[in-house]
Amino acid sequence: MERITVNRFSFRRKGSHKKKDEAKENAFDFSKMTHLSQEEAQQIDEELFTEYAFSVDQLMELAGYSCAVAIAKTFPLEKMTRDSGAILVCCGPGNNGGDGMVAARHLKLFGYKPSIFYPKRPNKPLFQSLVKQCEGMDMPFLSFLPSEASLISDSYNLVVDALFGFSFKGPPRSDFASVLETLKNVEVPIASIDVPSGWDVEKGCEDGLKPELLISLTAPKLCAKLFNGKTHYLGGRFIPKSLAQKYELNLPPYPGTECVVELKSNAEINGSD
Ligand SMILES: NC(=O)C1=CN([C@@H]2O[C@H](COP(=O)(O)OP(=O)(O)OC[C@H]3O[C@@H](n4cnc5c(N)ncnc54)[C@H](O)[C@@H]3O)[C@@H](O)[C@H]2O)[C@H](O)CC1
Ligand SMILES: [K+]
Repeated sequence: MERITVNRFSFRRKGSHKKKDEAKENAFDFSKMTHLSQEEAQQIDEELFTEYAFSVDQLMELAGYSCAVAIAKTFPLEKMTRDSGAILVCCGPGNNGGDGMVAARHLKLFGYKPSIFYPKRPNKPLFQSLVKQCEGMDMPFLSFLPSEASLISDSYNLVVDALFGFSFKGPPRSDFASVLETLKNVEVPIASIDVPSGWDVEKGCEDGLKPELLISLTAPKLCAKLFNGKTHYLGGRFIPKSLAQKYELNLPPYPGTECVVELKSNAEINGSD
């Protein structure tokens, strides 16, 4: 820490913290960053709930909040042209969908205008409460997703993809296959939470969604090596040091008190940019 001494008193020089964080980030070797397999992601998740006694809603709040922050940094409200910041948040049946509703709630507080598509709702108090919170904050829930992608592109500035995360397996089953097909054709940017939905968590999907923003939670999954969108953030700043050490997580430091850190693009990492 850079210090200056005046008489007997020592002060931290203004801005030295920031410089130190930037230096640490710049020193990070992104080519050696951890990418988790599906099993590792699920094990870490499980350990957080058992060994560390976190509750799902605690981590979901932090995960969803970091997604909202990454979205707001990447797609500033003042640059949105359609219907004063209208965005569509598509939520799936698992915890990824829960992250989506938390993100929608924070985005609403940031001044955006989220609408939510949530076709398959688990019968659990956590998800029922999330729905109630969003309804109570005047966020409309769509009863169906327009099958014409152009209707979505005309009405919203951005689609938040919170359909599936690290537990997605196999080809999308019928009810979600058509949703993913529609989203593939939208012309506005897509921001994917944790994993681009429909992608194999490890192998990706060549003809799948092509999000412009990916927010990896805890650590990027193996499929993130194939992400070619413009912006990649890491969020979900809740991993205890001992757990990070156990799984040998090699991740860039979060700057200061930030809840997200921007990651280098694969093109930059591989030197093709
Ligand atoms: N530790 C963390 O990083 C945390 C991350 N969080 C978020 O939680 C998701 C993972 O949540 P999980 O409930 O385990 O699974 P998903 O949301 O990915 O989806 C499960 C859901 O999907 C159905 N499903 C699976 N495969 C298919 C398919 N081929 N077709 C149709 N449906 C499918 C399955 O039946 C389930 O209903 C993680 O990615 C983060 O976003 C937590 O919020 C906090 C901790
Ligand atoms: K997703």
